[in-house]
Amino acid sequence: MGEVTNSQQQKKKIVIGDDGYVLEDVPHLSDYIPNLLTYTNPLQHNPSYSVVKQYFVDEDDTVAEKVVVHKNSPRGLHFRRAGPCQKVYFEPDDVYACIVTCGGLCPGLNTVIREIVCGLHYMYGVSRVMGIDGGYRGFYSKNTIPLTPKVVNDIHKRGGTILGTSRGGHVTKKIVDSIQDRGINQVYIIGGDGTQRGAAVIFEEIRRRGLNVAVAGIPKTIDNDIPVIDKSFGFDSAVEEAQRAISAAHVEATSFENGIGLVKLMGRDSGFIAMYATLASRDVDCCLIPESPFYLEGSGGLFEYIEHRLKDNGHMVIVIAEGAGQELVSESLKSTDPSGNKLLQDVGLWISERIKEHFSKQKKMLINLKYIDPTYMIRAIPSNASDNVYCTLLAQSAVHGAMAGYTGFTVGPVNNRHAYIPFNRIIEKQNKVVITDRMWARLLSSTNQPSFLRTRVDIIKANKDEEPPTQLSDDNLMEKQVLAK
Ligand SMILES: Nc1ncnc2c1ncn2[C@@H]1O[C@H](COP(=O)(O)OP(=O)(O)O)[C@@H](O)[C@H]1O
Ligand SMILES: O=P(O)(O)OC[C@H]1O[C@](O)(COP(=O)(O)O)[C@@H](O)[C@@H]1O
Ligand SMILES: [Mg+2]
Repeated sequence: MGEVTNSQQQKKKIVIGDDGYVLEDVPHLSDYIPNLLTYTNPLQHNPSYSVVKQYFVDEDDTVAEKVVVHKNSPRGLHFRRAGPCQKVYFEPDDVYACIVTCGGLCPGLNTVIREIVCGLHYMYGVSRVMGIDGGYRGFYSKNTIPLTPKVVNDIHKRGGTILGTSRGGHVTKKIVDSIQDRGINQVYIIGGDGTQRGAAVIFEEIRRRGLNVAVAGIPKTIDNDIPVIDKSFGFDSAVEEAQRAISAAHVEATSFENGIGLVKLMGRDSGFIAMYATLASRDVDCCLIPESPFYLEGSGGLFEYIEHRLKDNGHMVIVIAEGAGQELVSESLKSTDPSGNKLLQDVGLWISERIKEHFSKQKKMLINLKYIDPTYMIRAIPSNASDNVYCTLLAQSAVHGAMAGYTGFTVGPVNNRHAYIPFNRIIEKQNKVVITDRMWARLLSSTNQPSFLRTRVDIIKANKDEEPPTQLSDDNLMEKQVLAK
């Protein structure tokens, strides 16, 4: 096993195997604390689990980052498989765990909280668990919230987070002082990309102080903008709830002459909710996302497409992600929220005004535009059934990892298998819709909207931060599609 150091001086645990096999492992408490005692996992004596064949994960089990391979491909990058281990590094009576939720709301937060508390209690016999009130700043500025299976029993039926959340307020020293002073030895941190960045810094400080404290991140983001993992919890629920707004927009649009229903959905930098909600609905004629720049005037522009669509079909539905077209609504780009995220202008309102202005100036066509902004209503719902199951697995994987002494990790499914992923992997980039991938091509062919990309140079520019172009763009299919319009 070798340790390499990247530019940020974060230590990576890289294990090299045969035929190009690479494991990017997560830190373990024993990496920096010698002679730690180990104990038999209490699950071995749990009647529900003890009969399960191969219940414990093998120390050598890893999950491949990529499952589409060629005959001669190297075996590639792997992550440690999540799950219960034979040995644990904490006596249940010694565990004092805390849970914190940070950043924006997301369906499923309460389910994750519930399942961490119940997982610790029922699987490992841990009874001391408490909640941090109101995000990172709650570590040093608020009282804690005692959490028992009874307290959390029904919380998964409610939206939001019973612990409260916030942006900003990450003062590493004060947070780690509070962890140390209170004698906390397991920290569960639920939040998005910003939160995981904060968790990475907390872990580094804990390691620097040599504390016997496991730090586990559970990725939360309604925008689905966290890389590596298959998708984030709450995303499915959000896409489902968005259907109600799109259906309403469709009803409005079809009920008036030249009706346009316009729906704004969340997605600051990544347009996944808009893309999946559009694909699911089939009522949408145009989907605008941050990754795909668009323009309004002239040939191939949005106004021209709206005119065609209204002439052909009498109505249309447009879905726009909140981060789309921000370069057109430019004044907003300078300000940020307390976490440092850029503050957005209401692009839905802006584009509604531009469309109305255009058609009233043109005097060719009288339009009826209805703008629906369901964003906070979507974010506030409880998670749906499939997200509830997903949240349960995430919480249990996090608990198993911390009990086994792993630390400095985020848990999440990679190709459908839960894995422990080092923080650096999660925070080094954002997950975005790649508009030269097949999924965006599927969307374009389902809506028939213009791609707004005129040349190959536009395509390359729009994807400058992304993976190299796929087969689809190599074959110039995208250009053919654009030219065919
Ligand atoms: N680079 C960073 N270092 C430390 N803490 C951070 C960093 N970025 C964000 N945070 C903290 O993480 C928390 C949540 O971040 P935010 O961006 O608001 O939401 P999310 O985690 O959902 O992306 C905030 O309390 C913020 O101060
Ligand atoms: O009004 P708020 O609370 O800042 O939330 C708005 C933002 O929160 C999000 O829903 C998700 O943001 P995070 O997951 O990064 O917290 C964005 O889509 C949106 O821009
Ligand atoms: Mg974020």
